[in-house]
Amino acid sequence: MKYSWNVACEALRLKSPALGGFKEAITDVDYGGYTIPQGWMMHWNAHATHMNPEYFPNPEKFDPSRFQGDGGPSSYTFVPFGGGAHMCPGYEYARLAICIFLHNVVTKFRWEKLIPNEKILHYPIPRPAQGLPVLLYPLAI
Ligand code: HEM
Repeated sequence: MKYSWNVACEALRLKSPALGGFKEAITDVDYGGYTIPQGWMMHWNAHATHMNPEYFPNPEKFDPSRFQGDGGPSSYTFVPFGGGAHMCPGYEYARLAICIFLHNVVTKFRWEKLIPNEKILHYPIPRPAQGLPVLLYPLAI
């Protein structure tokens, strides 16, 4: 299950369902040589963080091993569920649902994409252009 979750994390890194969000500065914030005044709205962007080669070398590459071992990515560099006080409270539930789904699809079926090179559209949330039709063949138990 651990490796399955690493695979899911790498998918969430490359195609985060949530693009980021808005946060209001509750006090003046100094960041990167700029001062963001109190009351300003800021947008944090998960994709930009996930594609930063400083945190994820060769960021375009699908590589679940990034999440292996004790360390994994540094704090606040892997943020598909946000971070801090308002981090997604559905995180553990989502993790469970994703792992159970993956486990069943992989262990109980052989499957085939009907549209091999289906495009991913961004509206702005990424999703398969034609809904990712697949053929499932139950495996003999
Ligand atoms: C793959 C699945 C999911 C992803 C990628 C996701 C992502 C996010 C993100 C990025 C945020 C904003 C965090 C921030 O502002 O720092 C958020 C907030 C939130 N999510 Fe999720 N989420 C997922 C599933 C769920 C589920 C299953 C639930 C509920 C059962 C849920 C409930 C919420 C709620 C209530 C908030 C607002 C938290 C707050 O503002 O304090 N999410 N989620």
